[in-house]
Amino acid sequence: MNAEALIQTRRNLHQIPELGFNELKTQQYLLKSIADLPQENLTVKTWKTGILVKVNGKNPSKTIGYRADIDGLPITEETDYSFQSIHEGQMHACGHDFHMTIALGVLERLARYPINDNVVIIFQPAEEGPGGALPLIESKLFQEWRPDLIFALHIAPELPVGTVSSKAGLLFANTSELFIDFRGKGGHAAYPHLTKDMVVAASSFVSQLQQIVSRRVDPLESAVITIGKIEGGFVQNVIAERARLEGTIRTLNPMIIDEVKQEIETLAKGYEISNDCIISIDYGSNYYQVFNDETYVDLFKETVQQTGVTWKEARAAMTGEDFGYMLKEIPGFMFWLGVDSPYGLHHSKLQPKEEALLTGVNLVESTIRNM
Ligand SMILES: CC(=O)N[C@@H](CCC[C@H](N)C(=O)O)C(=O)O
Repeated sequence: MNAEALIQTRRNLHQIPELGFNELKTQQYLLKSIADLPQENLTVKTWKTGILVKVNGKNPSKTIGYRADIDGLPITEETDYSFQSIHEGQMHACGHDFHMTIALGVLERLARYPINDNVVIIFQPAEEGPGGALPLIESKLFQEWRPDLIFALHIAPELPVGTVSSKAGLLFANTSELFIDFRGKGGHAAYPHLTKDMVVAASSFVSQLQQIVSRRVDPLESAVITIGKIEGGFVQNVIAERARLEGTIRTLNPMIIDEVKQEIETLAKGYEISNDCIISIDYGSNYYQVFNDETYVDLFKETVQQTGVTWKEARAAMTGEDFGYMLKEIPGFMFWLGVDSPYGLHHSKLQPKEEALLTGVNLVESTIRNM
């Protein structure tokens, strides 16, 4: 695919974002694009809403894995694109349209000019949640085609096009989703003393959560608790009998995330007594940290230099990625690809620069050929 074809593919995928394990149109689009490639060296298999494509090597001694995630987010798009999402309330606001397009571009080149080793290109569903990597690793198909090394990229809105960034060791955090439900006695807005107001309980709980970070976690460690959504009650003059908080916990140390959860549970027990209510906590999906293999990062750095791309040493980030589970099992790495957007990841106006698509394809292809 030339630059124009990559851009068109990205725009087509951008229009059809779908949430985790519902990526049916996306899967059909990808399967159709893969079917249009020369098939002699390819074996294509689906796994749930994802796809794995094996490019059979000419004289294989190992299998190289490359993973792209394919799901969108429940965000209403606010870009001024002419090719906005046609799925109300859903958007590729984390760059997975870029990730898929780059993987397709690389696949096309490998299908035409295979390398000696086998390459498995993985189109993985549900990265944003509930997590596709872990069940995929456990699948028979993945075990059969299990790569000996694996890598992936993530777009970086804050980096210019032509720049990549990564580091050996810890790159992304340990994460856990967080859902907290409050149930108490509601009633008339004019008689608060006869009720247990769950909006008041939940909103003060949000502030107390921040004190877990500032007062309970060792200051030499790091933790983030973000509540991204609050809901409760149903009308302005009724005291709410229920409220719900939805958020996420992030830590750089896998042990600290368990400590934070313990502190949240202790806090909830106290709140149940003081607010005469029932609190239930659900941790949803949990992702293991992204930990890069030093040898492969060094090899990648060499390729970056050879291809004229600018290298920037990364700092660890509090972002999460279920690709961490793949790196727990298989050595490899993840890197950031500069796409220069004024709005960041998970923003309704994210507008990555499309020139980065070709940079991504060239770099990933060269990396695979150098491994
Ligand atoms: C790269 C990125 O933005 N990943 C997501 C992963 C979300 C995991 C899960 N749904 C959670 O919120 O804990 C991120 O938000 O970092």
